[in-house]
Amino acid sequence: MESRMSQTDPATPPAAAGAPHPAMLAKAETLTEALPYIQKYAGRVFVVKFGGHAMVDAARSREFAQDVVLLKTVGIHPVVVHGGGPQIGEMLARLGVESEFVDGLRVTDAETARIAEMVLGGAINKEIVRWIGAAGGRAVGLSGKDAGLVTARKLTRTRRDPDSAIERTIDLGFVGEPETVDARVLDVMIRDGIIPVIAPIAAGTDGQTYNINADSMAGAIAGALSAARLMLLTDVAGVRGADGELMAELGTGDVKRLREQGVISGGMIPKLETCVDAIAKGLDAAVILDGRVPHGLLLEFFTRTGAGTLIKSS
Ligand SMILES: Nc1ncnc2c1ncn2[C@@H]1O[C@H](COP(=O)(O)OP(=O)(O)O)[C@@H](O)[C@H]1O
Ligand SMILES: CC(=O)N[C@@H](CCC(=O)OP(=O)(O)O)C(=O)O
Repeated sequence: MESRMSQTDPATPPAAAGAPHPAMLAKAETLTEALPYIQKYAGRVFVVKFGGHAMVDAARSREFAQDVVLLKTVGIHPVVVHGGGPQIGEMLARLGVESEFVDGLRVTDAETARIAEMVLGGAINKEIVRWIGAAGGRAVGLSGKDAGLVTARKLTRTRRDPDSAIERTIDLGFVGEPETVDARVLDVMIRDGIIPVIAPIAAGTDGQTYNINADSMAGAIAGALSAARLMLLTDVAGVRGADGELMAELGTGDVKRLREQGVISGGMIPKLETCVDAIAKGLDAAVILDGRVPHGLLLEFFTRTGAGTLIKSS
């Protein structure tokens, strides 16, 4: 039989005779607060994007994996898509390869694409699979290339020249956006109790390897699986408005204006574009939340207050 710890915590005063200890009662209340959410979302898919900035240390990765395994255990189906931008940056710097960003996207030549695939599909993917295994879950790592999960098409950006007002096309190299998603392999895994862990790399119909922003990859997969939620874990508390305050909610109609005003920039651009696209395709809502907060994912799922910024149709 498993050993049981004493109910009394030396730091808290003893409970009245016969009554449960207050600390134990608080634990029971937390569990009952979670009950309606477990009932509402049992059997639904949650796509969780674990950003490179959220993978701050081993403790955080372990807690993230525990949260994901707990969701699976109560009947919700998490699908993990991960990033690794800072880790790719470190490897490129070590190898002396320069890299630049346009609107939060890494301009990717053939060598950068090879290094991105090595870092994302190798080291980071297997590390997350390992942490999920350590938490008692069964995970399988894959990229868009496996079983034709995602095909990519080349992505280009345009910029308006401020002097001449002429639009010019910026070539980002081997940066792709998801073109098709064939989620059958994920359906098989989910049915078999496996948690898929997906790296944002895919092949194009031209046979080239494309580097895809991890938020875009997560959004495309959430759309294809008709997920209940897309959760983007990052290194900020959520989206900050023009006054610098955290926005608890944001309508999809406001995103374009915030971008034009320069309130959202850098990595927040692909994140919010992804949320808007995925909601237009039928996703209920998306959440941008702080991945550095211990068990932030569980707090968002299972408490009335939630955390981060909720993005809804408007
Ligand atoms: N309005 C905004 N609110 C919050 N963060 C913003 C905003 N505009 C730009 N950002 C930037 O977006 C970053 C998150 O994107 P990114 O660095 O790509 O994260 P990740 O690696 O998790 O995908 C934040 O660290 C912040 O610097
Ligand atoms: C095209 C593009 O920018 N790809 C990203 C892929 C990784 C990523 O998106 O990681 P984060 O979520 O940690 O930022 C990159 O090369 O950094």
